[in-house]
Amino acid sequence: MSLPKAELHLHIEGTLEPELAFELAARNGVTLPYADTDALREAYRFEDLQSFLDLYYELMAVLRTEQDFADLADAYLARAAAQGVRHAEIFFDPQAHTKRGLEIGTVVEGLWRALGRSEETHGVSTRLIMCFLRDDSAESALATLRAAEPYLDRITGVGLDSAEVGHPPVKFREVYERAAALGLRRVAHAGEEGPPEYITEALDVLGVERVDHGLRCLEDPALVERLVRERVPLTLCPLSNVRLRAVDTLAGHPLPAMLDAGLLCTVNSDDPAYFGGYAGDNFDAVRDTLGLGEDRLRELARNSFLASFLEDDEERRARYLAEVDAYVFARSREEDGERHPGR
Ligand SMILES: Nc1ncnc2[nH]cnc12
Ligand SMILES: [Zn+2]
Repeated sequence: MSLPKAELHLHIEGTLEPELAFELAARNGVTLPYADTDALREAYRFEDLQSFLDLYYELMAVLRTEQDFADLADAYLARAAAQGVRHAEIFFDPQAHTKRGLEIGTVVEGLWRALGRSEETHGVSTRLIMCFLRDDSAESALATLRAAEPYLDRITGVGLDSAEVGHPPVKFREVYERAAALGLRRVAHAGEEGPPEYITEALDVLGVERVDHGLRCLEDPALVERLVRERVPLTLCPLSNVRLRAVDTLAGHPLPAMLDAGLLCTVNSDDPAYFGGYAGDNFDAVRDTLGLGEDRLRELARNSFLASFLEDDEERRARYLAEVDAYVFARSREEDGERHPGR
């Protein structure tokens, strides 16, 4: 769906399509333990978050040079633009690369080659958010923030991702305090597989401005009430939730109930190469399977811009919101593609 939207929950490493993985493997002399792209796609059957993370980290071995990261980001931005993404706030996992011997500068500068000219090449404005791996130590997160200091002109904020259960937000209190002191925005994954208490902790201890996923807030009515009252954005990822079995079926996804409750929901793709769809595909899925009408879809698109870190460019935010308001919904997907060539 080419409805203009911001993507706020997107791991750049999760956009590594099998074809690009094999291309980079060949370029870098890396052998993948899969015969071909079909065999690799066959491995995309996940039991839970951890079974996905195992493959996600394994495939990162093909990313070695600045150009690899630039190619990865360029490929994502082209796909995102084709699905109506006008602004993307992109996560990356520096520790997943530095523990393989890469310099953080290789990752940031490589991504920046694509992001720095994304408005001209793809018509997509961008921000970069550096995530700490919550199943690594707090010390490692602090060292990563220190290593990132020379690149902070390229980095808007910090996030928290990887295996959630057993790694509560409080573990990262100090590094989030430092990030705040450095002027960085703060978000964190919470309530994907972890309990609602992790969402509360992310808000109260880490001072996050958005909650990534936040699905399990529904188990705590007082927390839902608070999230509504404080207008805390949730970056939901419906296709991801199905693939990682956070919900049983897409038809049973609580997004409609969450919108009815007044939560500030956004729809995003998480790791689109692994979960069967980019941002527009997630919008298509919630329209087709959850029966969300045009008003709700427009609300989700508006929310994405309202929840984005565009405070330094309110003029642009207003322009994007006007694009949402002016959008005319196509009658069919085919027509949608035809009416917005290249978007
Ligand atoms: N959905 C997800 N949850 C936690 N960590 C992740 N890293 C990449 N995708 C993730
Ligand atoms: Zn995520």
